[in-house]
Amino acid sequence: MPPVPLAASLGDPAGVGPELLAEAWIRRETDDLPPFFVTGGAQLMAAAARLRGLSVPVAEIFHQAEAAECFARALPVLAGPDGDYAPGRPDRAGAELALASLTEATRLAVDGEVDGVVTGPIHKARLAEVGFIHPGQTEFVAEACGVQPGDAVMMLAGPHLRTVPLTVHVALAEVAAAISEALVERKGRIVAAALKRDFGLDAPRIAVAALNPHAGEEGRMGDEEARLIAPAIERLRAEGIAIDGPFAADGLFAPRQRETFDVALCMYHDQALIPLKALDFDQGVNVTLGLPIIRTSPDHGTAFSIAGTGKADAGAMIAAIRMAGDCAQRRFGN
Ligand SMILES: NC(=O)C1=CN([C@@H]2O[C@H](COP(=O)(O)OP(=O)(O)OC[C@H]3O[C@@H](n4cnc5c(N)ncnc54)[C@H](O)[C@@H]3O)[C@@H](O)[C@H]2O)C=CC1
Ligand SMILES: NCC(=O)COP(=O)(O)O
Repeated sequence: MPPVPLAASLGDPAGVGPELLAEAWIRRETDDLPPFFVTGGAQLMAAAARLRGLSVPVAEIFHQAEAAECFARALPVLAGPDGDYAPGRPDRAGAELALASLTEATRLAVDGEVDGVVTGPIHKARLAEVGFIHPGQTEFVAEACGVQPGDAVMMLAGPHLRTVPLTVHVALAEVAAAISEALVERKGRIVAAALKRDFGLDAPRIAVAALNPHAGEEGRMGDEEARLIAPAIERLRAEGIAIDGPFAADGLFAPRQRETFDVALCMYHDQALIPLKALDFDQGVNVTLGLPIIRTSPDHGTAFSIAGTGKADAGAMIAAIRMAGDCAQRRFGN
């Protein structure tokens, strides 16, 4: 029985997603990638590969079961909606195609037809224009799985670091009010369980970043650390989770400190994503923890300004495909 492949969504077709999927297929052997297929956009994928100067035979398939068999000789693309390739020129039709591709890839994973889904980068504002009501793909996939949005946890992972933003797509001005003991506890538990189940860490070490400068400087610069974060950490420790903090965030990502934890639980989006992208931009993966399916994505966005120029690095897309395959192997044994 061939391995059940991964479904990959196009992302915004005017962005770098399609060409990076084509590049990933070219590097399938050198980078030891599990089989994957793209949901929709066969003509568009062929055009994206051509413009990047890649010789990629595209095989249109009509059922996901055909993908594993043809992956060695051609990039399988599931028959479905298609469009013109216009890199750097996002439009409504492209956003609709991105949404259709994401919806189909997610459905296949939810129905157990594939091991997991790798989502290409979407543009949130463009997608909102065609009726996408979610803050991001994380919440979209969570809803498709019947999981509460708060129980789908975004983790960014690269060779040097893993980080989890406790609050995600919220304005900075709203972050402090969004932090609660319950939120730290809920996400701490999901992270600990997911790192065991999908990443093979028996006792994952979690470091919690403080919200305020100098971890609040004993209450002189904010009290969220003492009032909310520390009590939640205590309760998680009492459950046997290896969690510590809150640590002043400015020192937490220094090389010596990084050796002391497996994942940093951060208070807000940029606290988690800036160190990850500074260290691991070209290999950074966005993985959703706490779902019944595997979902990964490159950590970067649509990069409209370099789409179609050949400048986009495929490392993060390749890392996302590999991570999805590795997680699937641990979880399902495929
Ligand atoms: N996985 C996803 O679906 C993600 C989607 N986004 C969305 O993407 C859109 C654009 O976001 P931006 O903040 O501009 O981030 P971006 O990641 O698209 O671009 C930031 C910078 O990184 C460069 N860059 C991005 N990917 C690259 C690659 N593979 N190789 C070389 N350089 C690369 C771009 O040229 C730009 O200079 C937004 O709508 C955002 O929400 C952002 C992050 C992840
Ligand atoms: N900054 C990460 C990001 O925007 C990705 O969000 P999502 O679409 O994976 O939820």
